[in-house]
Amino acid sequence: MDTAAVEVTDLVKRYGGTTAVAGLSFAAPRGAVTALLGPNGAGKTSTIEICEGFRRADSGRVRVLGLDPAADARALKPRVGVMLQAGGVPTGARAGEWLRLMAAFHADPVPPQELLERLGLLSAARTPFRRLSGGQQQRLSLAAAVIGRPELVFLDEPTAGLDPQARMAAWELVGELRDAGVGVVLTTHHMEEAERLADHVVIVDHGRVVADGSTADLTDARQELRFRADPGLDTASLLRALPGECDVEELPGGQYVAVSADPAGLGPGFLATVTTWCAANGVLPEDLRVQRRTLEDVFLELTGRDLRES
Ligand SMILES: Nc1ncnc2c1ncn2[C@@H]1O[C@H](COP(=O)(O)OP(=O)(O)OP(=O)(O)O)[C@@H](O)[C@H]1O
Repeated sequence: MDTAAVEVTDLVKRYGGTTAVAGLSFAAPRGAVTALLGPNGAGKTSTIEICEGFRRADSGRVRVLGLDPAADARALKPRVGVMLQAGGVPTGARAGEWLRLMAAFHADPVPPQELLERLGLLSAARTPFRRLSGGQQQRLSLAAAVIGRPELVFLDEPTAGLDPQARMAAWELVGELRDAGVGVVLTTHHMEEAERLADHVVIVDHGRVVADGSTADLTDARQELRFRADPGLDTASLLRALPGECDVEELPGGQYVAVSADPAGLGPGFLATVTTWCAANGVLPEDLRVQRRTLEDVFLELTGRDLRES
């Protein structure tokens, strides 16, 4: 039982001339939330659909609960919950009926009524799928993915298009699944969602993994000082002014980041040195702040692009 919930090694998927997944590897532990985070078109859906057994890989190895999702699809079906981006529910099916049907396929399902209530769908229980709002459709697909108490759930963009209240309800449900020992693999391009939900984040760009670890590992759990000014400041001069072992970097768009290797180093003295240097050099530092790095910052540093704009 020590195997990972999902193990993907050197996965490649091509569509004609487009290489959607270009040698991607990661492992998702059991009983934890793993987020595949990346911009639109990064290859997240292709990867997750191969893990779900819906698409064939061109090359590479995929193991889901130790099994091959293509060859062992029948054995995996009762053990794995799947929420597709496109819903996967017949358009005429009523929400409540659909969940009762899904429940009938499983030995010990979550009562449909309980899920309808949890996900705010009680009033829509008799509504056909095609007449549900986009957010209600999303929530119904989420309910269908978890109704069989699976060991592992795949959620493709689970909160895309949800309003803040429904998003919180979905996040709570995912947290409870994890607490109950269920492995969750989800895709998202919301770094806030990955930061809030995931124990383990795999950042994907152009079909490859560019970073992989816990949020704390990836953000280094360390503080940094950031400000905006004209591009081309003399960062070497600022670095010389700073105490101890430090680093100063200019990022695209006139963003500057200063960090100290000393965990206690980014205190009031550090901040005062930066503002004194700015004053002496006629620089007005805009949006000056001391913060922990976010996943957004990590993505920008690794790819030179903004996750929201890519
Ligand atoms: N069936 C298909 N036929 C042709 N190209 C495809 C197909 N599915 C995906 N692609 C292309 O493969 C690349 C990766 O797409 P994929 O959907 O896997 O990425 P993604 O990270 O999930 O993006 P999104 O968040 O937009 O779903 C994109 O360039 C996409 O246009």
